[in-house]
Amino acid sequence: MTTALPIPNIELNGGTQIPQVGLGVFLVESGETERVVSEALEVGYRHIDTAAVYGNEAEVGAAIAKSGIPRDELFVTTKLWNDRQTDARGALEDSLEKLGLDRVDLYLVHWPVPSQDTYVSAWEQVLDLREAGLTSAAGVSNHEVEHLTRIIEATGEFPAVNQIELHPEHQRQELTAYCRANGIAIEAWGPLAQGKSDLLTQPRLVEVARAHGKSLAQVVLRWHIENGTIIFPKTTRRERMLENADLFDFELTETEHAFVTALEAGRNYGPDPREYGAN
Ligand SMILES: NC(=O)C1=CN([C@@H]2O[C@H](COP(=O)(O)OP(=O)(O)OC[C@H]3O[C@@H](n4cnc5c(N)ncnc54)[C@H](OP(=O)(O)O)[C@@H]3O)[C@@H](O)[C@H]2O)C=CC1
Ligand SMILES: O=C(O)C(=O)[C@@H](O)[C@H](O)C(=O)CO
Repeated sequence: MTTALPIPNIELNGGTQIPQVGLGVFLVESGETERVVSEALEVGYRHIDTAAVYGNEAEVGAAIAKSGIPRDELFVTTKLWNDRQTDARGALEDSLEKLGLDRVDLYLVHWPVPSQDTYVSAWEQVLDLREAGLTSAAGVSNHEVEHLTRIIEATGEFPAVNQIELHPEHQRQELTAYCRANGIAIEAWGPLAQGKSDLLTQPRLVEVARAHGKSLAQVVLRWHIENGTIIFPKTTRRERMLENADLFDFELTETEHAFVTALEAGRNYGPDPREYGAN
């Protein structure tokens, strides 16, 4: 068995500990995911973020089974897809079977899909699944303040996390402030803007990266870490797995951190959660 990378944990509001850096496997193809997750576990990752809709839970599970890493040293997140919001137990049982696990560490309602108007019930069911021990922590993804307010008012229960599109070009000030004020940990999806922007060629970041002997991606990921955000950048390349976790031996100066913050552009690359899933 391999040694875990030196990645700090963050404590979620129910007491569950989550490694602040993990590996995301969205768009890692069938036939490649097992190799990618095996390599990530081999180099020392212990946190994997997948979802039923990614179609690769079985390969994630195969990699976990072959790794020999004790279950309590791993952190596995999966997500309830939109078309199963009225059958969360069945959906999680299907995911667990594919993953080869008897519980996940974190289960998320993937999108609110307001047009379906079943996300409050989905949240209630995910809370029941936590009570039943099928997930250690319960959270949501892509929930705006209006969706969070509604599920919290309905149940009195705060999600452990909200997983949202978040990167220097899209910083979501109002939403992140709401989450922080309510003890909801923030997970950034697309922490590198999904490789769709010119973020990693920004001249100002080139200077910052050079000053620390780090890559531009590391500067952006370090900025997330300093904001207290949980990240799981996706990569299929072993050298980038190491690069993306090698964030804890340097600090951005206040000015450098502010350079990254100044890249806010109100630019999202994913769908609008108020609309996504609408027919
Ligand atoms: N809840 C939700 O709705 C969503 C959740 N997610 C989750 O978040 C995870 C991360 O987000 P994701 O959308 O994958 O986008 P990321 O911001 O993680 O970007 C991934 C892209 O960046 C490239 N990349 C990775 N590391 C580096 C590096 N060091 N230098 C340069 N390029 C790099 C990858 O290429 P390569 O593979 O070639 O290295 C890939 O093209 C997902 O995998 C998934 O788990 C994602 C989207 C939506
Ligand atoms: O990756 C995810 O977790 C997502 O929910 C989205 O990327 C979504 O599935 C999508 O593909 C939007 O275009």
